[in-house]
Amino acid sequence: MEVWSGCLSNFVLPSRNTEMKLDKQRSRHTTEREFGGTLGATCIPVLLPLTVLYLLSVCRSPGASLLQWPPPLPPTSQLWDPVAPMLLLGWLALQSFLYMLPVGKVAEGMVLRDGSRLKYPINGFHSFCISAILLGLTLWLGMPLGYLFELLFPLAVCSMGMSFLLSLYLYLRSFWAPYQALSLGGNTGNPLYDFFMGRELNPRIGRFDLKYFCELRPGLMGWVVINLAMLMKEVELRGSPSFAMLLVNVFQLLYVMDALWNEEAVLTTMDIVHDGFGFMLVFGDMAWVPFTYSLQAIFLVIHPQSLSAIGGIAIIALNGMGYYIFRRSNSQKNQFRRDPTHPSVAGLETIATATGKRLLVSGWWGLVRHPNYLGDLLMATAWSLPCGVSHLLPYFYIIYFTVLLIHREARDEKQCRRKYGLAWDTYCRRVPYRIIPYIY
Ligand SMILES: NC(=O)C1=CN([C@@H]2O[C@H](COP(=O)(O)OP(=O)(O)OC[C@H]3O[C@@H](n4cnc5c(N)ncnc54)[C@H](OP(=O)(O)O)[C@@H]3O)[C@@H](O)[C@H]2O)C=CC1
Ligand SMILES: CC(C)CCC[C@@H](C)[C@H]1CC=C2C3=C(CC[C@@]21C)[C@@]1(C)CC[C@H](O)C(C)(C)[C@@H]1CC3
Repeated sequence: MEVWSGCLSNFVLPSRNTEMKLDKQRSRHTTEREFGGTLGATCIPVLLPLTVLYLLSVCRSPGASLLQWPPPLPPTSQLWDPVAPMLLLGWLALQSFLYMLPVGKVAEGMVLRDGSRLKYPINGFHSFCISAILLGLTLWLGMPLGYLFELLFPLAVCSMGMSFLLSLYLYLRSFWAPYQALSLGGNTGNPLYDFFMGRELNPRIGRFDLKYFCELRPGLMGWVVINLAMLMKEVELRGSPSFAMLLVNVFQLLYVMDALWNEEAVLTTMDIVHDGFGFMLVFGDMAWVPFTYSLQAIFLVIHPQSLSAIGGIAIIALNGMGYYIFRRSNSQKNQFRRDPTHPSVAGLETIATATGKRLLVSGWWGLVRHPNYLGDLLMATAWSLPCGVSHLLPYFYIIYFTVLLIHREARDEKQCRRKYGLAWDTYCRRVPYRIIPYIY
């Protein structure tokens, strides 16, 4: 369809009206399915919450074995605590308030199908700093942050419940959205699949962009708050934080701060540009990230590890190397997309595409087709190693992340081939490896 309409616009110049009709047809006839189609979209929303509860139970059990029969879930009294929804709603209200503050610059997103561009506040890092000050103040006033360890199950249950409610709201409101506002991928007419993938591309309440807000703020910042709470719990139990816990906290804090510092770059990611806002992203942002990305810190509370200075230095070096590759490659592409004449990228070799955009074939993007994924995977390894090698559970993140990135790479590849046609094939021939040089 894309190729067909691309060719069309090369030969005739359709009026705005014709274009809109074509687009309407296109958005009504999306047939391509991802994530295992309807079956995947039916099973994943059931399996994901069970996985979160399973991982939390296993992580807190003495054996912490991923291969063990699931330990019994805690009694209902431990799954529910009225403090949890209050904390969660308070956190969401605070982050929403900070999002709306008129601080920082306003950036424009990518061009939408109707030719318009949405405006986004770039104040994530400000929000992070204000949240950190407020958290510091409450700690100083004696708030027992380590108590979050006891509240993990109720908080996860509330976040998951809220993800379902938000996804349902998003699905229902999408029927009032103009067809141009729908994502091409989540609009098949199958309710289960569309609920999962998300029908609307950029759902907004006034100027509050729900997807952009959820992608970087409550869940991502919630993750570092949970990590810090696990560190405080460790201090409560053992008098001081362990070297392993400090490393996990610092590495992941750096990752989150980096994402917020480079907030504008999120506007060009697949999630914002291409994917609708449905259950997959809502659950990923609000429940999966805070409660599974923090597994290493949770694990260390129950399973303390001793880490030698040499081991620590090697892990720091690995994280540094991963971060360097991740940041430099992401920045190189963002700079190139924003201003290809900038001196830092102007000298790089590129190939032309029929769309007018060029593809980098030297520098980081000449090494492998996703150097940023390579850096991310190296960091993921450095986050797990402080937990020792006696358990598989702290390595869950690497396993999940490898699967996610391989699948994401395949999705991106499909989209790029559709967008760039022959030029993409030329790029793949010039840069044959996807993520790991000479291996994959
Ligand atoms: N921690 C986590 O859970 C997750 C982290 N991530 C991280 O998010 C970051 C963003 O990832 P993601 O959005 O998947 O994809 P990328 O940032 O890799 O962007 C892919 C896009 O880049 C452009 N591109 C690809 N090759 C070239 C080239 N040679 N020259 C110029 N442009 C090119 C294409 O878009 P176009 O040409 O249209 O500009 C393509 O669609 C990554 O660092 C990833 O590791 C991602 C998922 C989960
Ligand atoms: C629940 C499912 C199994 C999978 C859901 C996937 C989501 C958790 C991820 C999809 C893309 C993401 C990104 C980040 C976090 C995880 C999710 C939401 C990201 C915000 C992490 C920080 C990075 O610096 C980034 C580049 C900004 C990431 C963007 C993509």
